[in-house]
Amino acid sequence: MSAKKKIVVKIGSSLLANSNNLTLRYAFISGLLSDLAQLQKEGHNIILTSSGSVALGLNMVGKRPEDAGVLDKQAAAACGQPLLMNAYRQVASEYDLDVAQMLVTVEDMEERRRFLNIKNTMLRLFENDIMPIINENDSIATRELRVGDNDRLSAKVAQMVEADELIILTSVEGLYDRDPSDPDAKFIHEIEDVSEHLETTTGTSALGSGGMLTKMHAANMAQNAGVETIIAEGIIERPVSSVLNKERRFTRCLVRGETASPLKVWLSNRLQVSGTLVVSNEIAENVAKKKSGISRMDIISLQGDFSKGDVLHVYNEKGKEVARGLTNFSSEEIMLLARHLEMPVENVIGYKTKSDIVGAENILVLEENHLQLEAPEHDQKIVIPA
Ligand SMILES: Nc1ncnc2c1ncn2[C@@H]1O[C@H](COP(=O)(O)OP(=O)(O)O)[C@@H](O)[C@H]1O
Ligand SMILES: N[C@@H](CCC(=O)OP(=O)(O)O)C(=O)O
Repeated sequence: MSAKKKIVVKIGSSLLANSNNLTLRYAFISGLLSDLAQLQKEGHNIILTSSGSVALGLNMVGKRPEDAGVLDKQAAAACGQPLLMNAYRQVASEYDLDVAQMLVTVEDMEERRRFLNIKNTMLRLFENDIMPIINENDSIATRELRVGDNDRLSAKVAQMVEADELIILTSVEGLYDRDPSDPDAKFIHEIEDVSEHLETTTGTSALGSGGMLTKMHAANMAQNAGVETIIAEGIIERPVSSVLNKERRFTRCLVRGETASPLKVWLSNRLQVSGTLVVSNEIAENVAKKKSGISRMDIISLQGDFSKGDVLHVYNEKGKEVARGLTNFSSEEIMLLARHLEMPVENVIGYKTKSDIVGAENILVLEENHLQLEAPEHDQKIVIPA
């Protein structure tokens, strides 16, 4: 293993905690960190995305996984996260490995400036040979605004640092063509196009939250970002290097063709809808043919309270998401602009600026391999009078 790689390793709850008494699996952490310390010494840059805070904190809030509600889980995460980090720090010091904690929310990952800030912090940690350990900040994330599983979070991290590998360690050896509890289930060694596997089976282990479905969504996001994903069993001895050296079987999701620019990848891998625009089917087709940006004349309705620079999700009249792009105006400004089509932009908003609502250069046209998001129903919808 000579080439130096950037590797994101994701550890699921099922590996970190014993499902019966919800205590830490020290032997697993020890095997993992010994392996990662060695890889780091060989010059690889490693980021660990670790679940486990909820599972490890449940005893303190007196709940079992099956009867814990959202607030119990948020409280459990606040209790379990320091237990988890304490264990990581203690074990890491035995292997002379420095670790740091970063807790993020989906909003942090989906706001461009914060996303780049997180990236810069991680790169600075790399320069100091410190291994970042990332988790979602579950105790502050609201139900509507959370990733919920660390699979997709780890894919975002892999995309962020332009990783060479995303290695998702879990309780099974990889993806099967059906739930592995079925004795006829066949193992899938290699996947060329992850988007063909997004409808996979949904079963999870006792502590896991997303099962293979969110792992496939993560692999799809990674594939869009030009990152290879490996799904493998979290064994105790050399769980990561045994995969890198191909000493055992796992599922490998290959990198495909050319990768879009970092901005377009960031636009494609979104988990939450911020603002939305509805345009006519004809305009939607033009946008899809990459012929035009979106002007104020094109807007039928808009939803959400957004600012200049936020991401807008563009829908056609049938409710299909066709594109995403960065808006040049806030929602209030767009409403004014669309209601005063006869007035120059400058006169409506009081300063000179670009006239397209979303410029063609800042638009990502959604294709088959991009997961489309449904427009939220609860947001107030503003219809622009014709
Ligand atoms: N098609 C499938 N292939 C592999 N595993 C599957 C499949 N469908 C469901 N599973 C289940 O997914 C579980 C792994 O996911 P999960 O419990 O969420 O783990 P983690 O905590 O590692 O994220 C396994 O228990 C496995 O039985
Ligand atoms: N952020 C949560 C993890 C969410 C979760 O359960 O993820 P996973 O076990 O990877 O399916 C935690 O620390 O418990």
